[in-house]
This record gives sequence, structure tokens and C-alpha cells, in this order.
Amino acid sequence: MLARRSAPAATGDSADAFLIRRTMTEIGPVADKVTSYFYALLFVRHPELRSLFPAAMDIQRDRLLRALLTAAEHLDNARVLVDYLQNLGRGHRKYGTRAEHYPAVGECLIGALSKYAATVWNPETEAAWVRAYTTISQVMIDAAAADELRAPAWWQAEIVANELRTRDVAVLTVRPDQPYPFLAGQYTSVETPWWPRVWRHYSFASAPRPDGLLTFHVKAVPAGWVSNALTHRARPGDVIRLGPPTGSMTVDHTTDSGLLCLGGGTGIAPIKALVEDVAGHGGHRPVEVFYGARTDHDLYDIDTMLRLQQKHHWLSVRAVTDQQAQLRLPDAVRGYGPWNEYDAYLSGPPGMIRSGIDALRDSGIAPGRIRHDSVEERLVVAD
Ligand SMILES: NC(=O)C1=CN([C@@H]2O[C@H](COP(=O)(O)OP(=O)(O)OC[C@H]3O[C@@H](n4cnc5c(N)ncnc54)[C@H](O)[C@@H]3O)[C@@H](O)[C@H]2O)C=CC1
Repeated sequence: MLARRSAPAATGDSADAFLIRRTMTEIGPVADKVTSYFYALLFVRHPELRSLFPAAMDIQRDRLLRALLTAAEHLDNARVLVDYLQNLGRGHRKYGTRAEHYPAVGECLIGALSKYAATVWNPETEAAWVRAYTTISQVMIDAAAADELRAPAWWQAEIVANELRTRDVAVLTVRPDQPYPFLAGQYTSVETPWWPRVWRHYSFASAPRPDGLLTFHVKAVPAGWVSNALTHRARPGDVIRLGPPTGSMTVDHTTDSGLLCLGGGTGIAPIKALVEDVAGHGGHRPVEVFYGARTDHDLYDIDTMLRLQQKHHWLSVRAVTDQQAQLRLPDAVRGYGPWNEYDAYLSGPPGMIRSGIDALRDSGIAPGRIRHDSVEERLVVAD
């Protein structure tokens, strides 16, 4: 039990969850100020923690606070919360976060919240936040400690190839310095030597390979420091750092259901990994891939996908370009089917994921069978 369940029963929330949501409603309109004040407090009171964060804090934005608030929001949903926090705790090892840092963060979080939620702040609210933060941090600390026994905090990986496929999309191949176990469909965080402590997410573009190499598809986006460095600057021999693998967009090998996969732009990367994964398990199920891009030229991986289609009778690949179809990827999928016997996998820009979910539900796929990475996480994938 993560939070005490008592009144107020009207919302189904525990008393703590109610007080926490009330604080969050209050700070919602001034979240930017809360974030700035929180970091100001943290770095003034605990200057030794400054080196854990990137030099330019505008890149960091509100990631830490947002993670804490996401956790607080799910206070009454123990299963979701514990999974989320364990992942977060493991992921924090690569930043150099240690157990003794957590109380400092908690104290500054409460300092920032009490200042900006002053009208609803009282001793009960403060006590609720202290309880919630104590639980949150303990789950993270325990998960980090357990992970320490079985995996490094980060991996170093040497770039062995950087193949520019279009003006702004590169396919990177890297060799981790030690075995890197992951599942097809997952993603990781990447730090380049040029922007220390700035981490960005990328999906694995291949299923685990016998040679241990990993591949990523990176699109250089405007003002994207990491993506531009990886696309245009990284050369064979350069060494990047990788965080642990994460994400649940993986294939359920206990069933033989078909897979309906929508990959938009560089979102095709994990879809290609899923196809290889199905092939590696014998390919006893239909896989239908819809690969969307703005123009034909942007279908930078279509040759690979068509080669896979030629090789595997159970795989069908359809390219959909905005230009040619006059409609976007999710709408194109509505024209095929029926899909009600399929598990669906969505990967691409947040707008595509949102409208893709609607289109797939309309096509009769149960919500529980639609898999995609968190849109919020994905918002920081590309920059
Ligand atoms: N590099 C990687 O490993 C991964 C990247 N991603 C995400 O995929 C995205 C790829 O960006 P780009 O290549 O620039 O893709 P893009 O913006 O060119 O869009 C690709 C496709 O998505 C469709 N689409 C875009 N916005 C849509 C909307 N609002 N509604 C419906 N359909 C829409 C378009 O029709 C197009 O077919 C980024 O957001 C990135 O974060 C996702 C997973 C893995």
C-alpha cells in the first residue's frame, strides 16, 4: 500500500492523494516558476549537486520535477507507480545519483511547492507530500541498489558506423564495451561526448544481434543538440554513453496473434527490430507494417523493409507518404483490416501516436492490445 486509503471517498482517492492532487492543480498554471524556483533552491542549498545536471539547464527543462509529479499523480495506482519508479531509480544511476541525494531533492521540492501552492498549503498537505516523497524515493533507491548488483550504471559504446541516409537522418551502429541485454521494441538513453549530462532517448533499430552491435536511427532536428551531434559529428571511434534499456513495446511471444505495426518517420526503427524479433522466433504469425513518411525521399529505410518482406512470407510492408496518399498514416490504416485479431504497435511522432490510437480503436482493436511508448517520454526523444 503506497498511500493511506481513507477519506475523501467521493473521488476514490486516498486522503494523501487528494491533498497531492489539490497541490498540483494549484501549481499547474505556474509550473515553470515552480521548476525554476526548485532548481534555484537545490543549487543554492546543495551546490555539490549542480554537477549532476547539464551545464545548460534549459535542456534539462522540467524533467526532474515532471517525473516527481507523474509519480505523485499515480500515488493510488501502486502497480503502475512501482514499475515507473523502479525504472526511474535504475535510470538515475547513470547520472551519478546516490541515496543521500534524495532528501536534498525532497526538501527543495517541498520548498518550491509550499511557496507556489501557498493558498492550499497546510501541515496536512505538507505531511502528505513528505509521506509520498519518502515512498517514492525509497522505491527508487531500492531499485537502484538491486540494479547495482547486476548491471553497470551506464555502458560505453564506440561508434563503428555512421551512415547518413538523408540530409538529416543517420543510421548509427555502435559496439558496447560489455554485453548489453535488451528486448526488441525497447529504447535507451544516449549521451554524447559533446554535450555532457544531456541524455536523449533512441530506440534500438535491430533485435539483439549475435555480434552484440546496436543500431539507432537519429534525425537531426532544429535546436536538437544531441541529435545534430550524433547525425553530423559522430565518427567511427567516437565513444558515447548508453543508459539501461527500457520500454514495454515488446512482442508477447506467448501468443500467435498478428502484429499490426505503424512506424512514422524514424519511428520505423523499433518496428524493424520487432520484425526481426518475430523472424528470430520462427515467424509463425502475420506482421503488417505501415511505414509513414512525409515524402518518398523521407522513407530512408524502405529498402531494408522491402528486403525483409521479400525474405519473410508472413510480412507485408506498405509505405504511406503524406504526399501520395493525401492522408496521414493512421487514416491509411483504416482502409485495410479487419484488425480485431491483431496486437498493435505504434511508434512515431506524438501526434501520430495519438491519432493512431483513435484509428486503431475505431478499427476494433481493444485498447489493451495497443502498445506504444509513453508520448511524454517520446517528447524528449527527438531533440
Ligand atoms: N529515432 C527513434 O529511435 C524513434 C523516434 N521516434 C519518434 O518518431 C518521430 C519521428 O519524427 P519524423 O521522422 O520527423 O516524423 P514525421 O514528422 O516526418 O512524421 C512521420 C509520419 O507520421 C505521420 N504524422 C506526423 N504527425 C502526425 C499527426 N499529428 N497525426 C497523424 N499522423 C502524423 C506523418 O503522416 C508521417 O507519415 C519523432 O517524434 C521521434 O521522437 C519514435 C520512436 C523511435
